[in-house]
Amino acid sequence: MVKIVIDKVTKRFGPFTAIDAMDAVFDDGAVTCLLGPSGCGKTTLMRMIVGLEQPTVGRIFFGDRDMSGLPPRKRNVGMVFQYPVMYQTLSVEENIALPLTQDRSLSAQERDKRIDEVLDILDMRDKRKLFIGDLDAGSRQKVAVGRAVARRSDIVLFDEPTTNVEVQAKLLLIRAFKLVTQRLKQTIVYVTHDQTEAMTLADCVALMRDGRIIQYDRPADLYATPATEFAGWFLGNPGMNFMPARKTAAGIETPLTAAPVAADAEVSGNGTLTAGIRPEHVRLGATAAPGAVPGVLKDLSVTIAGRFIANVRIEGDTIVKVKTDEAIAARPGDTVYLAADPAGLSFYSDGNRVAAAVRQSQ
Ligand SMILES: Nc1ncnc2c1ncn2[C@@H]1O[C@H](COP(=O)(O)OP(=O)(O)OP(=O)(O)O)[C@@H](O)[C@H]1O
Repeated sequence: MVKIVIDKVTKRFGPFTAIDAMDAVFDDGAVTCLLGPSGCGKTTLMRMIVGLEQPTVGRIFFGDRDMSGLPPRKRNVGMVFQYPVMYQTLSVEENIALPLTQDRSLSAQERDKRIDEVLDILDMRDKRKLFIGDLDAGSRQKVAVGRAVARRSDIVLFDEPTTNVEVQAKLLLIRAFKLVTQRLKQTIVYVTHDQTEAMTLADCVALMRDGRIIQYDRPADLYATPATEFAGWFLGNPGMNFMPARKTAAGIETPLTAAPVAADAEVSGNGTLTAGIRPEHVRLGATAAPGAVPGVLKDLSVTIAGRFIANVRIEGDTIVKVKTDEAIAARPGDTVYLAADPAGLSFYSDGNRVAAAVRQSQ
């Protein structure tokens, strides 16, 4: 197992900077998901790790080995693409065996053992003799995963491997993928712009924006304490609510709290902040309750999981999205009441998190 070290790496294409002075360490034996909007540099970073592109500035290390200038074949990195090259006229086992046959140090017995092992983990023993052309897109991607991991390279990179797989097969593929990574303990870097996939698979998520990693955290921590407004907005469906807040002598005032709240850290300056809270940390009621603020229900919709999402207009024309499991006896246009769970309230200054709320001050 080796860790991947990105050491002050910049990648320019002509005048355009795709990766901007990036420093990062992707832990050995862990699954790191590169997550971010289209064009933020995920694929470019991946291509530099595998050696298909060279950094304009900086270096990439595998453990303490400097990879500068080394071509892909000297890096021993497995890779699974969106559209993997599969040989239609070869069987599942022959496709998985291909990279293994190039390794002359492997005996035929060892080769068979490795094929057995991945077919077993991928639950594909019964498909061993089938041709690739006989498989659906999800199963073909499973074979691609098997082929990449069977080499037992220290590092395996995945570039949006589930993009072309339909939803049901995607879930099975992700489950199979999790089993593979847990069993084989390779260092995995996985590119996706699907946050559910990243949250399900990753040990750590590297959230990218404009050629930089803006937060590197465990999925639950990234979701619970986004370090930037961007992270709060990007993660979650719907993302975090934001509204103006103000620091006063009594605490921090927000339109969502009846009284000022205390912050868990010293907030410098004296003035404007932004408060952020996730839709599931706001309680919606049809009647007034202590600590709740009034608003007007704009609309209420039911989501796939049977949860409700409400849009409520509160003071200052702020629209607050609320996620709730409970039905509410109110219609659009009615007055409703919102109560914020202080534990879910964070404060941002210039887009960066500066504190969280601790309690309602009296
Ligand atoms: N060979 C190239 N020449 C010029 N510009 C490039 C090249 N490769 C990538 N770029 C630019 O670099 C930026 C980052 O691209 P990249 O493909 O790494 O983003 P991404 O995060 O993987 O996006 P997506 O999710 O859409 O695949 C984009 O603006 C892209 O147009």
